Amino acid sequence: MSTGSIVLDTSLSNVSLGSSFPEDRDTEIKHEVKCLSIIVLGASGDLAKKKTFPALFHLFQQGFLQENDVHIFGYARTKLSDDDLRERIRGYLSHKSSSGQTEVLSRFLQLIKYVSGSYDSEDGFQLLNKEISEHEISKNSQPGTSRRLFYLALPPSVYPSVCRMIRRYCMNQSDLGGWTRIVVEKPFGKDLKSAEDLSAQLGELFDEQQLYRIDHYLGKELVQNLLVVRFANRFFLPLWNRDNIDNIQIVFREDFGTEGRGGYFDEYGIIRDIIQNHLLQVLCLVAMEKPVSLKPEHIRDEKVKVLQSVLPIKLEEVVLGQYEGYKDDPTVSDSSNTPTFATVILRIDNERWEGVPFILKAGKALNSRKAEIRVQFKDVPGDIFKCKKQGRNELVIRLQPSEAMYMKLTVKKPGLEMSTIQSELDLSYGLRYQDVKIPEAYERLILDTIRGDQQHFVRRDELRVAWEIFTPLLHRIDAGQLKPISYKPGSRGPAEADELLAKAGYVQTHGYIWIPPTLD
Ligand SMILES: NC(=O)C1=CN([C@@H]2O[C@H](COP(=O)(O)OP(=O)(O)OC[C@H]3O[C@@H](n4cnc5c(N)ncnc54)[C@H](OP(=O)(O)O)[C@@H]3O)[C@@H](O)[C@H]2O)C=CC1
Ligand SMILES: O=C1O[C@H](COP(=O)(O)O)[C@@H](O)[C@H](O)[C@H]1O
Repeated sequence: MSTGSIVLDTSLSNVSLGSSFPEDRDTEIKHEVKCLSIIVLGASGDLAKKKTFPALFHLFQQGFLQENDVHIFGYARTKLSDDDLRERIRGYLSHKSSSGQTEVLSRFLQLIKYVSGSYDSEDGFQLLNKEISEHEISKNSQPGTSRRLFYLALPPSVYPSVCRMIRRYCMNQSDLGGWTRIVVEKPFGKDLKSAEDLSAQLGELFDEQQLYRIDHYLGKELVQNLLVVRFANRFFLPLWNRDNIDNIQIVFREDFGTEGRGGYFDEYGIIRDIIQNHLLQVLCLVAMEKPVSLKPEHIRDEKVKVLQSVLPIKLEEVVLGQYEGYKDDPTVSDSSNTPTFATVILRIDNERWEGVPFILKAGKALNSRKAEIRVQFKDVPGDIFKCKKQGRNELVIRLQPSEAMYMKLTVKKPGLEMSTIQSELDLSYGLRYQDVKIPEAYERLILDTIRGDQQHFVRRDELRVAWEIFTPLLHRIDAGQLKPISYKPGSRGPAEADELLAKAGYVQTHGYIWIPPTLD
């Protein structure tokens, strides 16, 4: 139980909610007059219905997509009519049941058309191009001014052929400010070589400025907050280094298993699914040096540099797990060696971080669902209160659920005695920003794509270094040289992972649990 709580009243601070970043970032709502076509390839699939179309709907609701300019196309092999697709996705588009909102939903659905075709046939893409062009002409769009955003909600195996087809049949002219942009989903390859091959194939067809490699963790509110917290607060600047920080954990936990995605997951495993991309991207933002400016290339340059300083992973700093029952899924091989849990320690060999373990932990079918960053500080020297045993200072950034940042600290226990307790300074978003709806990651990233802001997308060289870090370990797992330890679904994962944490220097605060504050 939390034994005390101090709520950090940020209303007393000078934080300006409305302030936007400097001129090199376009954060204002800008109504562009050029015609915009958004094409969701793989529109019949899981991601499209659960994430892509809902994100587009939310952007429409908020006025970021204007009816006069925008048309949305679904493309896939499945034979569907426009209405079939609309009915498939309707249930995933959350809206309030007032008549106004229902009308907004129907207006949105009317923007959607469906084109059926294969991923490597001329006919399908010629037809798609014809539909898009007709829409552009109907909007009186001048050649060279219109915008085409292709969102590949597809298995990566078809990216090369789809990109070839787009390049050959669906490009628009761009001489008057129009553009063609391609959003590709992870996983971008399975190891260094396959990722490089994929990058080379896509790179022959499109410039880096046209390719948006999406990692939806980069669209999460508290991930986007990381650079602001680190570089706009005097508190943290002098503390953020090996002199003060003992260890950093970046944790992803899910309380459900592979749920119908066993076939996909078994080919990839938790390191490729979560750690090599989502958690490593978070690590970059936690560990990188201050960029020269907020220009996307300056930020991405710093991310690459910190990744290049990561030392080879030591096998004794890895624990793998597989939950009991994982192989009951008929799409998973009976002899599967795929980890559904992993703890991996990364070490960054630079002046700021030498000796500080970055503990990346991810698991499926665990006892809770959350993602967080836990920065644990070193013990206070000269412990006159004898309170070290109670716990160390920690800054916890809760990415989800219940977005929050809290600082665990030692305070005097209120009352007549002079004793100490663990408490927290707590910035819980639900309480502090009651009127703000935190946008979905995909919503934000699609908007960034429309605006041409690549800051929150993975650059080709970043991707290469990310694979360089994990490929040797992944090859050993694939070759069966490392075996996952079995763990019970609903548990914390293998006990060996907690032992590794302790060995790395993490000190757990016993008897303290942070409880997200609520309004009542
Ligand atoms: N689903 C999720 O939660 C997440 C998914 N992703 C990524 O997004 C992408 C899409 O994922 P998801 O929607 O789950 O995938 P699906 O398996 O649902 O595939 C999407 C569509 O692609 C077509 N398709 C499926 N398999 C093949 C194949 N072997 N060859 C050609 N076409 C195929 C199908 O359409 P049709 O047969 O009609 O052509 C299907 O509806 C993947 O790269 C995935 O890794 C990333 C994060 C989360
Ligand atoms: O990319 C993926 O992410 C989801 C978790 O996303 P979140 O935003 O809900 O944290 C994960 O379930 C899936 O396996 C993975 O492919």
